[in-house]
Amino acid sequence: MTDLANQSCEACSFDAPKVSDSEIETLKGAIPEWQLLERDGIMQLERCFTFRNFKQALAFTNRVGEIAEEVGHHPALLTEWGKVTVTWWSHEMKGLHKNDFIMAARTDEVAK
Ligand SMILES: C[C@H](O)[C@H](O)[C@H]1CNC2=NC(N)=NC(=O)C2=N1
Repeated sequence: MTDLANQSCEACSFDAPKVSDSEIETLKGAIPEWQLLERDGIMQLERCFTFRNFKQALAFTNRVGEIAEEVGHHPALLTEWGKVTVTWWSHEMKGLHKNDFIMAARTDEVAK
């Protein structure tokens, strides 16, 4: 596991501090394949994973669902034939918390 994937997710409430621009720069280095985007004014992390068929895409979706349930932090998951789009952000604080970067790194581990 990478260092980032190994870090613990902490409780995150609506008033938790968003990650600063310089923190984003550093954390993003550990998950180079993730795209940083803004949707409806909310910063998010997104990556598409490709598979050979729908069954494999669905199995990956379920594994990501399991790691999300383990920590009570949940992504948006779009499962299509041969493709899963995973999007992480912190709903309660309407932005990015360090948890999202940790979970993106763990998602990369699931895909390995
Ligand atoms: C009560 C429950 O813990 C919260 O609603 C959790 C559930 N999963 C969550 N997942 C994400 N990504 N952001 C949240 O703010 C969030 N809140």
